[in-house]
Amino acid sequence: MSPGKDPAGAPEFVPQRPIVMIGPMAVGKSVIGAELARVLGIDFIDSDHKIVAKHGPIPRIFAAKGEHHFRQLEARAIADVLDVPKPKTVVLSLGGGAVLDSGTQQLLARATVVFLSADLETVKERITRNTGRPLLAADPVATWQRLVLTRGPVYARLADITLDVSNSNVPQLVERLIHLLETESRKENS
Ligand SMILES: Nc1ncnc2c1ncn2[C@@H]1O[C@H](COP(=O)(O)OP(=O)(O)O)[C@@H](O)[C@H]1O
Ligand SMILES: O=C(O)C1=C[C@@H](OP(=O)(O)O)[C@@H](O)[C@H](O)C1
Ligand SMILES: [Mg+2]
Repeated sequence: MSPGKDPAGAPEFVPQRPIVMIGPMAVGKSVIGAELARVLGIDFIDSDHKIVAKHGPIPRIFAAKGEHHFRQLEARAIADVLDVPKPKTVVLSLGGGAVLDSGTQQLLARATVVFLSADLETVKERITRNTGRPLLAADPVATWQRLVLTRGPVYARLADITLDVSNSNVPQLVERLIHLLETESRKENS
């Protein structure tokens, strides 16, 4: 039986707070977050998807209005979900740089924060094809490594749960993550 499911297939683990996925580009925040939400039977929100739906493709936003403007849209998209009196128990996947905003950092105290970590080997092929990530347009491997070095301590400080995504497929990672979320939830409630 999968974790988080009872024999009838309904989720057994019921999250009490939003679950927020953070971590470097291409570690799987969007796909693992979406699958986690599907298995738990709760809504999935991706801050990048919200921005694209409203303002168009991310590379175009960077090119036309700059990274600073993108960061403002990003912080607003996240605040729409978390800066409300009773945040919904959704899975929210952030873009890799969203945690640099101090307002977002404060809002993450209202959520269970999952840091997905990976080594370079795991993401190398993913970041060297063109994936619409403007920050990786030139020298993606060196840039990814530099950003991991500078952002890594921020991810680690904000995380309630850290999951290494290397060498596992998405269903395996979701299964492992639900076990970790159950343990974390017991801690939060004790
Ligand atoms: N565990 C995994 N195994 C295989 N491919 C994966 C895994 N996690 C993510 N991917 C693939 O890697 C790419 C980046 O995933 P994505 O969820 O967009 O990352 P992020 O949101 O962290 O930038 C996608 O093509 C996705 O399908
Ligand atoms: O790390 C970053 O600064 C960024 C990560 C991207 O999201 P993913 O981490 O989902 O690729 C996206 O928000 C944008 O290209 C900037
Ligand atoms: Mg993503």
